[in-house]
Amino acid sequence: MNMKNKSEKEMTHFGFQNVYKDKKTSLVSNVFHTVASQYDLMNDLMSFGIHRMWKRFTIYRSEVYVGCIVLDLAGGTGDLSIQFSRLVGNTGIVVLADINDSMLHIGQKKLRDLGILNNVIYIQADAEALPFSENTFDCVAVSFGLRNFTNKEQALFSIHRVLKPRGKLLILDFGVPNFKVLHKIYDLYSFHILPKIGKCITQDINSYRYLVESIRMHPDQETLKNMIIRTGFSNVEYFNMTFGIAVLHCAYKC
Ligand SMILES: C[S@@+](CC[C@H](N)C(=O)[O-])C[C@H]1O[C@@H](n2cnc3c(N)ncnc32)[C@H](O)[C@@H]1O
Repeated sequence: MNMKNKSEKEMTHFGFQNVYKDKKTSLVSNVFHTVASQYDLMNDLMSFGIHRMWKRFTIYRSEVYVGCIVLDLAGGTGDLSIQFSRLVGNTGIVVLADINDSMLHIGQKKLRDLGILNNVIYIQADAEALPFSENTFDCVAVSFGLRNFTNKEQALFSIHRVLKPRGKLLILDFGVPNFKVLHKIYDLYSFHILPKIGKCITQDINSYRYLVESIRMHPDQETLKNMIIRTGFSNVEYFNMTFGIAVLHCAYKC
């Protein structure tokens, strides 16, 4: 292999920048350390609260019931874990896992303040090398996490390993919107207004620039569906929400 090919193989994208694969995880970590304390507020502001509806739909499709064991992967401040903890009840368990301890601490405090004490455990873990035995979870959900992973396929293989046979995968993330007319307004909002809102609230424009760019670099609905199939899942389907701005992919371990 010549040097050029070798270094191309070692590169990935961080937003619109090309970076070495072994640097991306720490760059993403820095983003979430920076935004953690204002993450929930910013989610509501940037999406006008609509992310709550997208997450509610994700929970609705989860088929999680009392006694289930659920992994909220890249769970951050725990929005999905709150809902899952209610569904699984006292006999089930929710594992809120995230690579970033700042996000995990905010999530843990939020859930404890809500009185959720008994059925959620918190684990710092990398989605690409999950520290759980195979066939552990009835459901694994990744909400707005996948596009931040360095190697998405590796993470999907890792999820496949820890899911029980017939266990359910849920991936909620941004998609490619199916409106043409509103595209310019969406671009204007994403690239010009949204980073400025980020700057006003957090004094940090770069993290929000990365978040917008990472959305544009994320695979479209069909490409992600094929990636999920390639990593061993079956019955893959997806649901566009808000004109495809957000997408929920659902699948099962065979
Ligand atoms: C946009 S936040 C989503 C948080 C939450 N799931 C939600 O929907 O609000 C993305 C999360 O992915 C986490 N993350 C990024 N790379 C990760 C990895 N390799 N493994 C686990 N978590 C990761 C970040 O630390 C961050 O908390």
